[in-house]
Parts: sequence; C-alpha cells; structure tokens
Amino acid sequence: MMDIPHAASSPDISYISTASAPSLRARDSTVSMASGRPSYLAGEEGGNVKVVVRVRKFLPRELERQAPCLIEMDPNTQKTTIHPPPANTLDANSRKVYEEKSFVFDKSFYSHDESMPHFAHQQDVYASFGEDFLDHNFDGYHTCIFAYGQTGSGKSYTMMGTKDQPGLIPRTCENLFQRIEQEQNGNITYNVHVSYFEIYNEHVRDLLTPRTNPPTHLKIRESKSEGVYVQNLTDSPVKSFGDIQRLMHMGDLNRTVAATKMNDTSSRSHAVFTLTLKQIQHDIATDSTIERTARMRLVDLAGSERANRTEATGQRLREGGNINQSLTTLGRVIAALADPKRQRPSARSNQTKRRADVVPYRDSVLTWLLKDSLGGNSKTAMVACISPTDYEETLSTLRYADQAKRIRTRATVNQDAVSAAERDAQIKEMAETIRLLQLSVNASTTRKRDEADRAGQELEDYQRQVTKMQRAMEESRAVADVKIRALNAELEELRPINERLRNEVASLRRHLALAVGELKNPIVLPPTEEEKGCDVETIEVYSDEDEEEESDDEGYSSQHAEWQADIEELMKDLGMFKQKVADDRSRFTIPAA
Ligand SMILES: Nc1ncnc2c1ncn2[C@@H]1O[C@H](COP(=O)(O)OP(=O)(O)OP(=O)(O)O)[C@@H](O)[C@H]1O
Repeated sequence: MMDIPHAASSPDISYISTASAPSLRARDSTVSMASGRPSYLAGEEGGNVKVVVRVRKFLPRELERQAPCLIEMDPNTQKTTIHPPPANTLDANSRKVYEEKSFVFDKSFYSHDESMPHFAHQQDVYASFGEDFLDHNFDGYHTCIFAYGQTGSGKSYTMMGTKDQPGLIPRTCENLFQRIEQEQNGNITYNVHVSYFEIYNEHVRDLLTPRTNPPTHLKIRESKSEGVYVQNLTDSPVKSFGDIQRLMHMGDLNRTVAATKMNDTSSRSHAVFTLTLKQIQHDIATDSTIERTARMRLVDLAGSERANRTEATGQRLREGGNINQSLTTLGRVIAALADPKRQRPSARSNQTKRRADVVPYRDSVLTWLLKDSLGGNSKTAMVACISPTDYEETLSTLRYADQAKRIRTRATVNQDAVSAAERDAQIKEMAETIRLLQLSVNASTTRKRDEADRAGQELEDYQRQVTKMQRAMEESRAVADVKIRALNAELEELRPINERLRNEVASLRRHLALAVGELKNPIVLPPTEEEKGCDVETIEVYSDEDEEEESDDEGYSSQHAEWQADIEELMKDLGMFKQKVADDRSRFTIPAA
C-alpha cells in the first residue's frame, strides 16, 4: 500500500455508473482529435500484449541475511537471466533442480542496484511505455496495464509508487491532465471519470465509497452494449489531477491489506483503477460531433505466491485460496489465449471457434472483468515484478510473463460521429425510456413481493438510464461550449479583416470624391505654341540691351519649363484619377452618368 499525497480539491458530484464504457465503433475516424498526433483509420489494430519485467532492490531483511542477487539483465538485448542460487544456500536434502534460464521481453527494467548505468527509475518505467499507452488513449484505444508477481516483488511500487517516487498510475493521471490543459482552448471537450474497485475473496468492492459492515458487494453484469461491467460502481467525474489524487488516496485507505511473512503491507486483493477519457470534437460546418471514448485500466494484482510460502493460516489462507483462484484462472486464460493454434488466422474452423469460446474468463471475477483487456478490444501490457532473490517464485513469474507475450489483442479506435439531430433524438429517446421506467417502478411498489426482484431490476435500469441521460445532457452542454468557443474564435479572426475592409472603403470614397470633383471642374490647359499655329521667325539681334532681355527670356523659359512640368504632372494625376474612376465604376458598377 502506498502513500499518495492528499489533494485539496474535490469533485462536486459522483455518479453511480458502470466501470466499462461502451465501445463505440467508428463511422468516421479520419478526424484528428488533438493537434500533433496522427489520426488513425478506423479498424482493428492487432498487436501482442507488451510484456516487461522489473527486478526490485533488496529489502532490509534480504540485506540482513546477505541474500545473493540471482537476476541479470542485458540492456541491449532486453534479456533477463535467472541464475541458480549458490550451492551453500541450498538445502542439501532437496531434490529440486536449479538451472540458469533466460527470457527476452519487450523491456527488462533493472531497478536493483542504483550504481549500475542501466538502473531503471520510476520515471524510466513510465517514459518507456506508460507515455505510449496514454498516446493510445488519446487516439481512442482502450488500454490495460497490469502488474503481476509474488508478494513484495514491487507491484504496488510500480503501479502506485510512493509520495516521492510516484508510479505508473499517478504519472499517467498527471500527464493526462497536463495534455488536456495544453489543449484547453481547442475545439475539443474532455471528460474524465475515475472508478476504483478491488476484488477480494471473489467479491467486488467499491473503493470510492466508505466501507460498510457487513461489506457491500457489487454485482457483475454483462450487456451487449456495455460488455462486462460492475453494477452501481462509483464513476466520479474529475476535473484535475488533484481530484484524482484525492480519490486514489481514499481508495488506497479502503483497500484490503495485511501483514504477511513476505510483505508488511501486502495487498490481499486485486485493485482495478479505471480512467475513462471521452473526447468530444465539434465540427461547426456540419454541426456534428466526433466522440472518442478510451478506457485505461491499471491493475495491481494480489501476490501470486503459493499460500504455504506466506505461512498463512485462517483468514489469510482463505484469501490465498481466492487470490489463487483468480490468478490460476488468469493463468489458464493466458494459456488459452496464447495457444498458437488460436493465433493462426487461417485456422478459423469450427474447432478454433470452439477453442476461442472455451477461454475460461468466467471462472473468476478477475478474468471475467478483464475479458476485454486480455483478449479483446484493448492494447495491453503486463509488468512482471520479480524479487532478486527468490529462484522458484521468480522463475514461475518469468514463465508466466513469457507465455503472455504470445497473446494478441485486437484494439479498435472507439469513435463515433453524431450529428446534432441524432444527439437530440438520443436525448429524447432516453427521456421517453426514463418516463416509461418511472411508471413501471411506481407501479411495481404496489405489486406482490415475488415481483420484488423484477422491480429491483427495473429500478436499477431506471437509475442507469438517468445516469446516461445526465451524461448525455452534460455532453450536449459541452458541445454547446465548443460551438461558442469556435464562434468566438472565428469572430476574433474576422475582426482585423473587417478593420482592413473599412479602411479600404474609406480611402476609395476619398478617391471617388476627388475624381468626381475633377470631372466636374476639368483643368483647362493653355494652348502650346504649336497649337496656336504661329509661325514666328526668330530674329537674332544682339545688343547690350539684348543681354538684359536674354536674361529675362531665360527666366521666362525656365519658369515656363517648370510650369510645363507641373502641368504634365497634373495631367498624369488626372489620367490616374480617370483610370481610378473607371476602375471604381467597374468595381461598384456605378451606372454611367
Ligand atoms: N523498484 C523498487 N525500488 C525500491 N523499493 C522497492 C521497489 N520495488 C519494491 N520496493 C519496496 O519493496 C516493498 C514491497 O513492494 P510492494 O509493496 O510494491 O510489493 P507488492 O508486489 O505490491 O506486494 P503485495 O503483493 O504483497 O502487495 C515495499 O517496501 C516497496 O517500497
């Protein structure tokens, strides 16, 4: 169990709803939701479960007994090797065989000795694949990351971490809101919901509601539209990382832990933390919305060791049995999914179909709830946590992880395009369903007792419909906000263009006024010498007086040249004005006078 900082802010309302969001099939997923990320075409993206392994530091008790480190990791090949324990540490009478074994994983995180250059910190683990998984969520894919390993191997440390060393869950949540904030002013609206439950002794308990005595166990249900879900599970809307921290803290306090021989704060349950991210993008031009819904499941499994290893008795032993039931079933599910015959696409015979049908999801609550994450519509990663000292348990975890590498899932972009009219119609239809259910619920109170079950069922349906309706209204409001934002943005864009046009019109008016004035009072030019038609003979008589006259003449001719130049300039201007007027006429189609 980890200590998570308490946040001050709190979510205003908590809806009681489902853990699973429905998978919306894409009708048009070519629209890129957020800038900078590629848009994906609709359809399946088959891929193997990503499997990483992480070895932790020595615990104080291991240091005390000077336990040897049996694990070696090669950062270049991602190979993890387990060495047999030194002979002097083995029971001489034991017939067990210890051999060196190597496995290659997508990543081998060496978090054992900090002095080694390939030491992996919490940030390295997140940066290596946590970030990618968040990218997948923004692209509309469901994801699941689950930590597997024996008690005390570092599952909670990897998933939740500590206050100073936060793990994958808090880092994912923080990064999620950082990204949302970066795109806050865009035309996308983001809705985030959080649920947190544990599976303890094959019962589901809501970790976001106060504990009750006797404990309240939630039912698991399956529907065509929503798949497998936990009925009446709290699904809280969150607006900030602080909101999530507060919920994580509350959930962790509610989680079932106990001291076992192998871990002082051993998680005795499987904890499932689920974030649902809904992105709504509104297209002003078509008045339609594109919705993407992605679910992130972050699962911290209970310790996988055999019960006798923890020297458990009574309650702990029963827990151990139930933990093992879930984990044994998980093992069988993984084995069935990893079966190479199941993977061959050509082998889609009846036999293969039957094989697919017999994946024993329903044999445990854990596998039933993780059905989609394990073999369906999800991108999934398994973090196998191992102790540096325990040969048998570590080898068993490595084998488990090695098998999981072969599982293929078929993730789909969960996107839907909804027109404004369709959205209105959906809300109307929901309102009608609610009205009918309300009538039915009211009538059922007067019915006989044996119908109580049906009445209860109807009441639940009614509550679910009301929640759905609330969500739809909330989304409609969000779409309206987006529309307002988009219109405001357009208005801001148009403002400078409008200003420019105003200035242009004003200057055209001035030109027009000048040109009209010019047309009304044309400038009359004095006739030139040639125009006068004079044939004057120039007599060149030179005298002293002439000298004076010459200078007068010179003055006159330079003045004349100046005057001529002015006139020519004016004529040019006039030509320009006339041209302008002609242009204006053709532009504004002023009828010819
Ligand atoms: N990589 C690591 N670096 C430092 N300390 C670690 C690391 N991994 C685990 N630890 C420490 O080891 C102890 C056991 O780890 P943790 O509680 O995460 O194990 P667990 O697998 O979740 O056990 P359980 O199944 O019993 O809940 C804790 O004190 C934890 O802080």
